[in-house]
Amino acid sequence: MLFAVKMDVHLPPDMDSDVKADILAREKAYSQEVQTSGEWPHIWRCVGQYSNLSIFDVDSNQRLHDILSQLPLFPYMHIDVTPLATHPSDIALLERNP
Ligand SMILES: O=C(O)C[C@H]1C=CC(=O)O1
Repeated sequence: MLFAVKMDVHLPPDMDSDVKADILAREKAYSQEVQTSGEWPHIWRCVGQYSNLSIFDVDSNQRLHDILSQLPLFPYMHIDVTPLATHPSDIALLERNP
């Protein structure tokens, strides 16, 4: 199951710099672990925003929720999830099913 996920990060401006550095390091390590597993095949920075647009390829809604809720930045994010379906005009679909 494919999902587009937009994550907007809102860290408190007065967050302690060591706490912030620790959360960001853990976030990077965890996100790269999930990316390596194949369940998070794309992550893009949204230009001009502290946000990313990601694609997840997971087995269930519950699995996506588990991944997202374990992100160290989860308490500081607004997350928008869009389930994806194939588009009938997608030429890649034609190539896969001529
Ligand atoms: O910087 C971000 O977009 C937030 C977050 C998502 C993955 C990651 O490594 O950081």
